[in-house]
Amino acid sequence: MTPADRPFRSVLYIPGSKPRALEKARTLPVDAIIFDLEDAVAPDEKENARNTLAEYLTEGGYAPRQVIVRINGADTPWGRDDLATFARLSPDAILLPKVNGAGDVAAAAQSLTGSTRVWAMMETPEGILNAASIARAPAMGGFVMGTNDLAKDLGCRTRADRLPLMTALQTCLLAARAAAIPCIDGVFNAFKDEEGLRAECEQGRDLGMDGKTLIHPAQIAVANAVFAPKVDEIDLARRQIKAFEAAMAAGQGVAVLDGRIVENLHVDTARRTLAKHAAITALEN
Ligand SMILES: CC(C)(COP(=O)(O)OP(=O)(O)OC[C@H]1O[C@@H](n2cnc3c(N)ncnc32)[C@H](O)[C@@H]1OP(=O)(O)O)[C@@H](O)C(=O)NCCC(=O)NCCSC(=O)C[C@H](O)C(=O)O
Ligand SMILES: [Mg+2]
Repeated sequence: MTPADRPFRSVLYIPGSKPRALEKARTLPVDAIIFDLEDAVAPDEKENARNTLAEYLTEGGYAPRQVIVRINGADTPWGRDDLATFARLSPDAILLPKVNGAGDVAAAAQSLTGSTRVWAMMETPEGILNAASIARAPAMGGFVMGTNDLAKDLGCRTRADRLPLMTALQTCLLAARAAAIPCIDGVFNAFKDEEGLRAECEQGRDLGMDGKTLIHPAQIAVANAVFAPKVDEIDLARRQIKAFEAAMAAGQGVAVLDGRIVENLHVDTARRTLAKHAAITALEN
């Protein structure tokens, strides 16, 4: 599996202060985990959470899930020690909250070694306006949409169609795609509302998001299903490739399948669908 094919259908936040959840995470069928030291941890618990999480990550047991640690901001009393502690443990990524510009990413990247990447929470108006340069910052590995903070800063209303957030979601997607990094959608807060979650996942998938950030294990199955290629998409991809190869062999640059044209760009999409399906199958077996 290449880094570009790696699935991020389900990305679960786990508070670094909750040993029971940290334990349980080793068994959950998620593609990635965000071990959180920021908003899910109360100020009095910050140092305990850092120590607890460092012990769990040192012990390991989270592969093949991607391990992402969300540290506190550099402007807080905990950010610097969080970064120093977790840079040493070489997670797949360090996730920075409330990134406003590429400089925030470059500063954190200086502390990292090896293959650890910096991911950015895209959740402030200034950060959204700077999305293109943040996506191209040193060691940048991916975007996570912080729709709660963004809604707070925008002063917008919560709506099921997320209309007030659409410009920000699509701006970040454009920036992520231009820099060839993943973009993961924000959380759905009502964790007992499965149908609401499904609708929001479908909307994120329609937009082009790679997956959904989650807050509770009950949300995993829906995100895994919605962000995986469907049986009919896999079937269509295979048939498009076959039809295009047959057309090429016959000296034609375009094939026709089910009454629609198939060009090389459709074949690229078809190959990406099959690569994603193969990567998910490899992860699950
Ligand atoms: C929302 C919760 C507080 C609910 O917790 P709880 O009441 O304990 O749930 P359950 O009793 O239903 O839990 C059942 C079992 O599942 C485990 N569990 C629960 N949540 C998680 C989890 N996130 N990861 C792993 N395991 C989890 C419980 O331990 C139970 O296990 P067991 O006893 O062994 O059966 C809680 O779910 C929670 O704290 N969720 C995470 C909240 C969080 O991380 N928030 C911050 C991230 S969201 C954010 O900041 C977004 C962004 O920045 C923005 O701006 O939008
Ligand atoms: Mg936030």
